[in-house]
Amino acid sequence: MWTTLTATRIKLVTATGLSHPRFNVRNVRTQPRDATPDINDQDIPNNPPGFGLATPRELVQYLNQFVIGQENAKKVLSVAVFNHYNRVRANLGYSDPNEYDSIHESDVDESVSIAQLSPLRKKLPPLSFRSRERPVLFEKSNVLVLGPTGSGKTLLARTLAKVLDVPFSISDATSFTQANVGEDVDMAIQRLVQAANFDPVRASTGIVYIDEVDKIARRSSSGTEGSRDVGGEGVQQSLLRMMEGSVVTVQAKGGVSAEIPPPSTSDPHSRGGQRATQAASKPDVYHIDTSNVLFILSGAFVGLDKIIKQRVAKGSIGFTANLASDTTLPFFTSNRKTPHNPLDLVETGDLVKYGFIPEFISRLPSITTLAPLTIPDLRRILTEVKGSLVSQYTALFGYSGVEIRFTSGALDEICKKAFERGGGARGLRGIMETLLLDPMYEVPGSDIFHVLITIDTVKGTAPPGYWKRGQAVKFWEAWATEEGNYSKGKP
Ligand SMILES: Nc1ncnc2c1ncn2[C@@H]1O[C@H](COP(=O)(O)OP(=O)(O)OP(=O)(O)O)[C@@H](O)[C@H]1O
Repeated sequence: MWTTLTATRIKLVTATGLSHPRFNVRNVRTQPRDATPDINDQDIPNNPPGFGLATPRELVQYLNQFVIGQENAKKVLSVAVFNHYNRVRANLGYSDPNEYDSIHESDVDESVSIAQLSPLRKKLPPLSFRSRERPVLFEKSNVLVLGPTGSGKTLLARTLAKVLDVPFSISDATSFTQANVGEDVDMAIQRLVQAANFDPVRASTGIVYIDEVDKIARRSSSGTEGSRDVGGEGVQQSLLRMMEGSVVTVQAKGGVSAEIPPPSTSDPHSRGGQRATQAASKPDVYHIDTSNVLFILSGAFVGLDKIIKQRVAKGSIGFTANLASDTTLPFFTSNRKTPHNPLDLVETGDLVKYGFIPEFISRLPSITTLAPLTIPDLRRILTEVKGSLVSQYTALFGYSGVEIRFTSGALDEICKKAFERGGGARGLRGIMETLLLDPMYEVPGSDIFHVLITIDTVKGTAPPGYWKRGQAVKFWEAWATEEGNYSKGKP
């Protein structure tokens, strides 16, 4: 039986050992704000035999294909995700140690739930596989990601969810309110259930990403007593309960049958939502136990750097330095080529000072920061990552049978513009759209076969170059001339 079972599993496991097309969640992304890079199954690295869950190192290697820089964040998130899903596996394995043996080939069909064939469980036996002993309980390790807008926070979380093939939902903390205005924090779980295609078991092991969490900081906290921002604190209280693990009731879309009783919250190993699927195929509501949901919270935390600098200045030189000028702080004036990112030095006390209640911060033991993107980073994002903007637009023109090329100068100029505008890599798409509006309007249905975007096109001082069929040589000559001039002009 073991041989049959192993053969079945091998058939089901894709190259990662983490997912199978049957459980593909590609079609259930919620709130896509930016195009997610196209991640194909063949892009996913092979796991060493006998190891089901990709190692943190493999996860980082995978992220490297899509995310430029942010090395520390990649490491922290990969380790957090790896530990989290090991914890989930241990918890789920404990609750029914015999279930692992009870999967038969006949179980392998579209209706088998992820609880039985979870990619997180099927290659590695649950930790308590042969034992009914209660395994060591791992504490939940949710993650806080700090970093400027457009630096890759969402991209990192979304790419990890994709490679793990777990449901992923994005919510904005600014929309959460304690009162009846705006959304309830439970909406984050509602979205996760949607992302799991209304499979509550899948949803209960998904990833919830909450952006702009800095906006729920108590605004009047920095030293001013007496005027507390109760709304922000209330949202923090609600979120912390959810992050720690509670049962959230969410509405099912088009549900018809009776409400299913919630699972026991006292059992940390209970599988949120599973009873709902067993008891009725279309319940009106789902009860999702969030104990096994990974929460990744993020925000730009504007102003936090000042709090950190103030603390460091006090600690290092014994008094509060004048923060009007960073140069008064010896710590921040080393000769390193890469400037210090003060956010790298964040401590929980700084976040409390910023306006978070200590109980909230203590539910986020993993903290990582993303650095602002540099012009070379933007250049790599524009051209090198899988599904880069340049490759997307090249393919788009290719569909009309047209070749488009960007000179090196043009690409550098685009990145310079994006950098000057701020907004990280997010600005690149806007610049490309404006730049390519004319060609995208002119080319379809015309006799144009080649388009050249030069540095002057990006600067707005010259139109794009157009060539017709049979003029490929002229097109390449123009490209080569500009490349030559540009490289000569470079220092
Ligand atoms: N480091 C990066 N590597 C590759 N692409 C990136 C990187 N950072 C940002 N991008 C691209 O920029 C766009 C915005 O990125 P993302 O949504 O991850 O930003 P963010 O840090 O979450 O910003 P915000 O705080 O505003 O939500 C995406 O299209 C993403 O592909």
